[in-house]
This record gives sequence, C-alpha cells and structure tokens, in this order.
Amino acid sequence: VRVAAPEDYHTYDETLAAVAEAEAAYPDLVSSQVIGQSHEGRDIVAVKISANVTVDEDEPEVLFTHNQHAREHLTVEMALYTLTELTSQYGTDTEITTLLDSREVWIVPSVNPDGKVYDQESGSFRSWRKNRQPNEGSSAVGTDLNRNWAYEWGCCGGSSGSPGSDTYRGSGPESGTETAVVADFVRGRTVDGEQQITAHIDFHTYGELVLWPYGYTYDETGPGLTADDAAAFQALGGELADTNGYTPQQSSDLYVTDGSINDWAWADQGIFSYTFEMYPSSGAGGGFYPPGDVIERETSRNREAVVTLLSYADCVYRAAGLES
Ligand SMILES: NS(=O)(=O)N[C@@H](Cc1ccccc1)C(=O)O
Ligand SMILES: [Zn+2]
Repeated sequence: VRVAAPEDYHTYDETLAAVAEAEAAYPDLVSSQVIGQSHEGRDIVAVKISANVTVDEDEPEVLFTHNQHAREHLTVEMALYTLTELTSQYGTDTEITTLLDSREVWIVPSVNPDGKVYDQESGSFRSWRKNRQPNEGSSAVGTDLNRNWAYEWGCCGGSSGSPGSDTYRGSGPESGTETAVVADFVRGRTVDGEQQITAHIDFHTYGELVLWPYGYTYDETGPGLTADDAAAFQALGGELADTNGYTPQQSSDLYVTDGSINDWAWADQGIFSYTFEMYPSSGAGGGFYPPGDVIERETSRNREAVVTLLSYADCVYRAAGLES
C-alpha cells in the first residue's frame, strides 16, 4: 500500500501561512484570530469566514475543528480546502455567496499543533495521537484531547485513566491545554445568553464515517437529548453521509467514548456536533498517512457536506421536518 512522506502535508507553519495568505487575499471575507496557545506555546487560531467579516452580525455560526489527533494530518488539509473553496467561490457560486451573506463560519485548522509538529517534523511520521503535555507522576506524555471534554468525562469506560494509554482522558475535564482553549472560544460565542454556533463538524481520520452523539451511552436518547433531537441528528447525519458516501451512525455504535467534543458541544452548548472520520475506510488506503495525491479528491469529497451543514445552520430541526 502507498503511504505518504511528511512533506506531502502542510506543516504547522505552512498551515498558518496559508491562513495568512487567504486573509490577505480576501480581507472582507476572512479574519483570523489567535484564541490561545498550546502547551508548548504554539498559537491556536480560529479563522472566521463571512461577508462583512469584521462585524459580529446576528447570524447563525458554524464551527469546523480539525487535528485534535496529531497524526490525522488530512483533516488540516480539509480545513485549508474549506477556507479556499468558500473564499474563492464567494461572488461566483450563488449558494456559497448566499450562505456567507447569512452565516458566520469558524475554522480551527489545528486544535493540537504540538502533536502535529511532533508527528510530522522529525523526519518521519511517528503515529502520535495525543497532545504533548507531560503527566505528573509518569514518564508517559500526552492527553487524548477527544476524551478530555467536560461532559460525562471518564464516566463510562470510554477512555483510559492510564497516562500511557492513547485514550488517556487527562487528570480532569479540560486539563488539556488545548481543550480549554477551544472550549473557552466556544463558550465565548454565547451572546446575550444564546450560543451563536448552531452546528459543528470535528474532522478526524480514518474510517469514512459520520458520527453524532451520544458517545458515552448506547441509548439513542438521554439527558438533554430528546427524540426530536435524535431525529434531527439522524436526519441531517444521513443527509451529510449521502453527499460523501461515508457511513452515518451514532458514535457509540462504533464504540463507547466519554469526554468527546461532540457530547460536550451538544449537551453543554446545544450545538449540533458531528464527527467526520475521513478517508481511507481502512488501513489498506494508507491509514493515517494516505499519499499526497489523494488529498484534493478526499477533501473536495466533503464540499457538499460543508455546504449542506451551512444551509441548515438557521434551523437544524428542518432536516427532520421539525420546524418548531
Ligand atoms: N480519529 S479516531 O481514530 O481517534 N476515532 C475517533 C472516533 C470518535 C470521535 C468522536 C466520538 C466517538 C468516536 C476517536 O476519538 O476515537
Ligand atoms: Zn481522531
């Protein structure tokens, strides 16, 4: 099977440069801001894309997060694809133009820059997953950021309490430097008591899946997740999967996880939060390191899903025929 070389993917610095380039090319559409620093001090950036971008308008907001897991570099390419596609098509594609005139889009291209650099920039890939934060009382490094979010943290056997585990949940909810930075950013999007972000995709690799909450329980409904909520998640999840050929399912159907971003974003912030597991569907496609010549195909594969999510951002329940 063909696998990638580190230079097939944007480095962390190249990613920030691409963001700066888009901002310079489209100053009325793109505005990036530093929302905090990683454990090792790297900037974590959030890129806003919208017409009249410098004004916080009363429009539904949509968030795309990428690279919680260090080795999942294709998700950073996905962020740069979305940035490039939305900016270059504004004023040309009527659907994208209408969406950027009526929504505000946020992209966090790399939630885990320390992990990305550690995995990619030592000469060969290291299959690293977690962040690079040390653990007191252990020589093992790193927290699995996608087990560190503050809803049902460590509740249900969906993570590990051992620092050496690849699914180590951290010493407490939001103990991960980068989890706290992104969670604070999301909480900061609450204006007059209302969370402006209505929908979210957290991009991962690999498996070609569309996943939705809850991850901590097999139950389809639960505290803070009604039958109508579940119907909306399933209807939209299915519609998104129809556009990219991924398999739609509640995330616990894959395996139980606790402390995931999706469960927190929904239960704590009321955001319709999905995970996309991108290409490949199995290790035979190159696993976490598919060759560079699939990047364009496998990022543009999600164009319609991104546009569809944006189209429902004013009322996700509409996807299930529930207007109320
Ligand atoms: N990218 S991955 O291989 O780590 N898989 C993800 C899948 C996942 C994502 C969100 C909720 C449940 C499960 C993970 O965090 O385990
Ligand atoms: Zn992942």
